[in-house]
Amino acid sequence: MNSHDKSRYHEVHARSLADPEGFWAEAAREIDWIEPATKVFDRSQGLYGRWFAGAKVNTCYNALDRHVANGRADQVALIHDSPLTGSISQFTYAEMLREVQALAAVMQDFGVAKGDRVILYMPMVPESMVAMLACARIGAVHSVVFGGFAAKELATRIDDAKPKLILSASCGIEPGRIVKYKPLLDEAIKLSTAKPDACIILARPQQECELIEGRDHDWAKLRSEALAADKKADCVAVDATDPLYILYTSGTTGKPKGVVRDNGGHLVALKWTMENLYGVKPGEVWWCASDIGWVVGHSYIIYGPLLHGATSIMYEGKPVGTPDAGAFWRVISEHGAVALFTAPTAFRAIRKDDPEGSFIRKYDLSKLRTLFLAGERADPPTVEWAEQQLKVPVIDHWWQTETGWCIAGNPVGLGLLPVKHGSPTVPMPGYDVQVVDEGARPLPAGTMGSIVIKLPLPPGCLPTLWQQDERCRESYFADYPGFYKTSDAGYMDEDGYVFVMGRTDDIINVAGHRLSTGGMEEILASHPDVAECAVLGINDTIKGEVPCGLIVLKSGVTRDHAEIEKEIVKLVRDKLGPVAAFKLAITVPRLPKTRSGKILRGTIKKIADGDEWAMPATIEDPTALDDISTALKNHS
Ligand SMILES: CCC(=O)SCCNC(=O)CCNC(=O)[C@H](O)C(C)(C)COP(=O)(O)OP(=O)(O)OC[C@H]1O[C@@H](n2cnc3c(N)ncnc32)[C@H](O)[C@@H]1OP(=O)(O)O
Repeated sequence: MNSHDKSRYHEVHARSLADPEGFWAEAAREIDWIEPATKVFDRSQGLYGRWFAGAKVNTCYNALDRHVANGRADQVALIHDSPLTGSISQFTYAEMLREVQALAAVMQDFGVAKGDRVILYMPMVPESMVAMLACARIGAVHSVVFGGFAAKELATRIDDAKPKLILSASCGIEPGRIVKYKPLLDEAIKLSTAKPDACIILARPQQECELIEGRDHDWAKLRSEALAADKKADCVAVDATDPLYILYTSGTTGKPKGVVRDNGGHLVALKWTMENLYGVKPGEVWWCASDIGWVVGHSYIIYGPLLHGATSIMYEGKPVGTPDAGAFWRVISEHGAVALFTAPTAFRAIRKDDPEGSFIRKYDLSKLRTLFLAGERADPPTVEWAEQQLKVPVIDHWWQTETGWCIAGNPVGLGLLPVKHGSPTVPMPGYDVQVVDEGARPLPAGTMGSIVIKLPLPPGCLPTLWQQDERCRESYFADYPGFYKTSDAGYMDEDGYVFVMGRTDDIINVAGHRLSTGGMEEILASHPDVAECAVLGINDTIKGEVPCGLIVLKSGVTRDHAEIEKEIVKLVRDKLGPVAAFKLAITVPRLPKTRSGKILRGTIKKIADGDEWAMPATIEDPTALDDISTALKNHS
């Protein structure tokens, strides 16, 4: 018998597709509902139906209160480990609940009620978890904005979400520099038209900040007053279909998409994954080394582990340089983590600094059972290196901000399937993954095409985009009627393994961060000297891909090219943020185009990556490609 035969996966997946309502109704028994669903799946609601219609629930209750009531009060809920500040702290479930009750009461004093939006522009500190759960407790909708975004990006999100309140901090901490959040927040509020009523600011000891009279309030003062007065907000019952959070993700234009997550489906799906996909038991220590600004952080630093009664590690540090390539192994051994979830880019960085894995052998990793990778395609050399060094299963899994949890993975809890390098393994329950051609016709095994998911999507996936049903329909459901378009391309093999090979749109993946090249082109085009531009992702040994901007200057511009290129790099950092890792702007005399005017991005990318390429038959001016080759060579 091989491991394939021992896994319950095939039976479970088949049952989830044959009887989705029965399958998810059974999974829903793990959740404490205030009122049960009248319909497990109501096809008449929303863009493709809604899960757990009619049910009333509270996400914070399921993450905290019920564990405190059921014997986990003194168990550690959160370990905060920050090599960047040299501190480690812990919160039991009871302590976390007390913090959340108090902050939720403070938010209510500011008039925040069910359905109101609250933006969090926060670093990786315990208060971020407190804030997210406090929103969930009172039915407010949080929207966390990643700290590596610039003021303009924050302003766009403020204008879209129209928050009543913003919670932020004086600073984030990056290796070697303090990122002052407060000036970025002030600038963003200045740029936005939807002004919040108030801001609550966490003053970190590393950075002082000025509070604006009448608008800004000191977090620590509000907290201590609320605790002294024994203020406690109760859990507010919300509909299972009410939004828990909005998380913005790059769209194909500069305007990000506000992915909505509902309460009920999210609870059921995430709770199911902790044991069945990740193989983690309540009470065990789990570590997701992402940022709370990404969906991975929402699902597996905050909600998944707490819904499951596990202990979650929140890490404010990097895989290398804080202080060395042993940082991850120190955290695992010190806190006894049974699983680590991170991005392949982190492992590429560790491998570069410690190719022999000598740091790994300095630590006791005996509790570590599994390494999970996601956020970008896990390249086989990285997976192989991790397997050899750690000697535990290394599981790539594929998901998207929109789905909120794994589309394809290897279900440890159901029984591991054989690993095939380069594949995130098989579709998870509820996901009917298919590969189709442009006419939505299914393609045979082994043939590349568009990866789509037959509707309905399982619980936990996006019901819509924030106040943009039509954009959601057009973006995801219009091109392949009856299916969700992932915008990922790839194939499935004879065994049903999924291979995700690239995007079908302009999104690139830089160190696990999803970015729109179209959005970057809008920034480049705003430079007064730029006539035309193209941004494309080129291969990078650590980050996977990095953006490269090609610019054509307006005729008559005689300024030094290098100076203009520097200005453009700064412009992207100032407008989009450091997270874009945009460091390469190259001036070219013209952009290679087809006779119909389309920029030949694919060919440019091949040249930049040093891959084989052929002259496209439709090219307007073949010499334009020589110009590109020369310009790239001069910059390398
Ligand atoms: C499955 C669905 C999904 O895909 S959800 C997304 C999953 N993705 C992830 O979890 C991201 C994984 N990547 C990482 O955690 C980081 O890239 C790791 C591997 C830790 C490396 O970090 P780092 O060396 O800082 O590189 P980077 O490319 O992330 O950063 C580029 C520049 O941005 C900065 N930055 C980063 N984070 C922040 C932040 N929170 N606040 C302010 N600035 C930030 C970095 O300092 C870096 O700046 P600089 O250019 O070096 O000056």
